[in-house]
Amino acid sequence: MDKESYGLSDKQLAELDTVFASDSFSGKRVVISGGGSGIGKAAAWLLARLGAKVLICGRSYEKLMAAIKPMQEMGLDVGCKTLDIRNPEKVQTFFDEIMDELGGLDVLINNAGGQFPQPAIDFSPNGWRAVIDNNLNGTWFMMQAAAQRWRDAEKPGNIINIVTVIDRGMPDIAHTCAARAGVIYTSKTVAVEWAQYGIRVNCIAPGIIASEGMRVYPQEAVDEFPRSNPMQRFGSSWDIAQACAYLGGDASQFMTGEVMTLDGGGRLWGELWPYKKPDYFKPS
Ligand SMILES: CCCCCCCCCCC/C=C/C(=O)SCCNC(=O)CCNC(=O)[C@H](O)C(C)(C)COP(=O)(O)OP(=O)(O)OC[C@H]1O[C@@H](n2cnc3c(N)ncnc32)[C@H](O)[C@@H]1OP(=O)(O)O
Ligand SMILES: NC(=O)C1=CN([C@@H]2O[C@H](COP(=O)(O)OP(=O)(O)OC[C@H]3O[C@@H](n4cnc5c(N)ncnc54)[C@H](OP(=O)(O)O)[C@@H]3O)[C@@H](O)[C@H]2O)C=CC1
Repeated sequence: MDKESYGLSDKQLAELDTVFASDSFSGKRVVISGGGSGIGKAAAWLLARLGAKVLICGRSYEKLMAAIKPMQEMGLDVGCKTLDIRNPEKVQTFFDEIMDELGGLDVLINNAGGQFPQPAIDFSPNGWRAVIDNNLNGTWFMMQAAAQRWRDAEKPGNIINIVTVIDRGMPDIAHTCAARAGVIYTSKTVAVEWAQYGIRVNCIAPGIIASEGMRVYPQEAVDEFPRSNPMQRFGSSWDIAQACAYLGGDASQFMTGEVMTLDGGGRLWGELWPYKKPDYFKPS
């Protein structure tokens, strides 16, 4: 299938079934980084459909506006703001503004991120830095800024960090494996430190998801990806959105410091080198 067609349409996002009660997020205020596309957009649709007031952020204003328009036309309570999560000063200003505008915050979904595929031996210092900065530093700036405000206001909070499946590493994305390991172990640590403030912190590790994000990989690689799990298929952004609804809601209230993996069993199965394998993979 052509990778350009990956991702759910607004019509699908407006109509897909969910197991959650239609008012289960009523009164909750949710911020989703990278909500202008893919997994973040699916989570915005789902949580807004469940009654949340949602604010999405990302670097491209046009992308954010295009994402929220159909949601607003459906009467959903969704807004947007531009933000580069790598800029700690801008992140602080963003939280000052949204706390005012939303009247507080209940759930932060740190979904913004990504990487480029390259053999690690060829990473430039700047390429390495860009991926660490985007995925580890950016996510941390967001987590800390939210937690400081929850602590100061003596309000509970809930953080969900979207990472990736890193249990056995993954060839060609070593930089993101390093960054996501940092996010996972920071999350486990602050889940303990911040429990006293009523703040929960969990991660979701998606396997191969048929989102717009797949467009950064070569078509030949994308064709191979379904062979990386025993279900032999992609997951959907909706699967991850529903995991966000579980972790963002009261059903998971005793859960913190965990990583919820949705990868079709990929981490338990087979080899993980999906594309341009070394010669030793060739049958002798
Ligand atoms: C070949 C296929 C192998 C398959 C490997 C397995 C993959 C399985 C993956 C499945 C799991 C994960 C899936 C997903 O995450 S899907 C979501 C994907 N979406 C994205 O990744 C989008 C976000 N990505 C980005 O915005 C950028 O890539 C990034 C943030 C990482 C860089 O942004 P920035 O704006 O800072 O980048 P610059 O252009 O300023 O460049 C900074 C340095 O990085 C170097 N660079 C950038 N792109 C590449 C590239 N494609 N190849 C090599 N190097 C690259 C760039 O040259 C700069 O360094 P220099 O100054 O030294 O040149
Ligand atoms: N699809 C998959 O198979 C998997 C995805 N993931 C992760 O899930 C998350 C969502 O991915 P997906 O929806 O598939 O891909 P997308 O590329 O569609 O989503 C990434 C989003 O992050 C935003 N973003 C990137 N960098 C920044 C930044 N510095 N500041 C603010 N926003 C930023 C992008 O918007 P903009 O460019 O406008 O800023 C974009 O909307 C990512 O972290 C991804 O790595 C993990 C495992 C598997």
